Amino acid sequence: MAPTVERKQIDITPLKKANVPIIFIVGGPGSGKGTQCERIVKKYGLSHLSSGDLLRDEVKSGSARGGQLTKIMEAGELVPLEVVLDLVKEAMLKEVAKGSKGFLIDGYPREVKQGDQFEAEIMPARLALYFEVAEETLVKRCLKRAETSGRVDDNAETIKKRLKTFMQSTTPVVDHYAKKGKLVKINAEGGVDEIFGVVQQHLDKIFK
Ligand SMILES: Nc1ncnc2c1ncn2[C@H]1C[C@H](O)[C@@H](COP(=O)(O)OP(=O)(O)O)O1
Ligand SMILES: [Mg+2]
Repeated sequence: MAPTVERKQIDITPLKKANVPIIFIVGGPGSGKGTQCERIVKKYGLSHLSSGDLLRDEVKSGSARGGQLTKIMEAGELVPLEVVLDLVKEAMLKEVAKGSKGFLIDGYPREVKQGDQFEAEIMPARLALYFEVAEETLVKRCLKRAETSGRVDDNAETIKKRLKTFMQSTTPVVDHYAKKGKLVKINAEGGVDEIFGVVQQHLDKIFK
């Protein structure tokens, strides 16, 4: 059986004090989340945190927690929601210490429960930006990215699995934020500039 991962006591007072806007970035694999976040960071100077990157970095760091995570992933089990949340909190605290103006939380939440837990333990998100793209386009973009990314999960077989997981778990997430009136759904089939144009219309209202 995979080991459990200990949770840390994390004091998030500085994060609450900073009280900067938090934006969840939601969309299927290959929907262009990373690409748009890069553009947003350039224009608005927000802090971009990708939960996938934080997990990969923790594993690479060689910490005890990273070792426990490796074992869980090797056992094919899901990393506990709380551990991802701890990594996100720690990364947010570091950014706040540097004077962050706001956060893009990329690829998160993956499940309704994860988003609720984030909002309960940290603070409510201002918006959830959802990049909506047809399944066919997602596959095409992931396969194209596979040519250069070196990511082990960018291959036809894994992409199909990730898409299925996305459809099952993220569709309820999208509905959840729509009900709360926080969802901004963006048609992300077009070109990068065109999509960023729409993104700016929404972010300009929050970040002058
Ligand atoms: N609007 C767009 N049109 C065409 N290709 C795009 C695109 N936005 C991103 N891409 C490309 C860049 C990558 O090779 C691939 C996946 O983009 P990404 O930003 O890494 O997606 P994500 O982070 O949502 O998985 O698609
Ligand atoms: Mg990405």
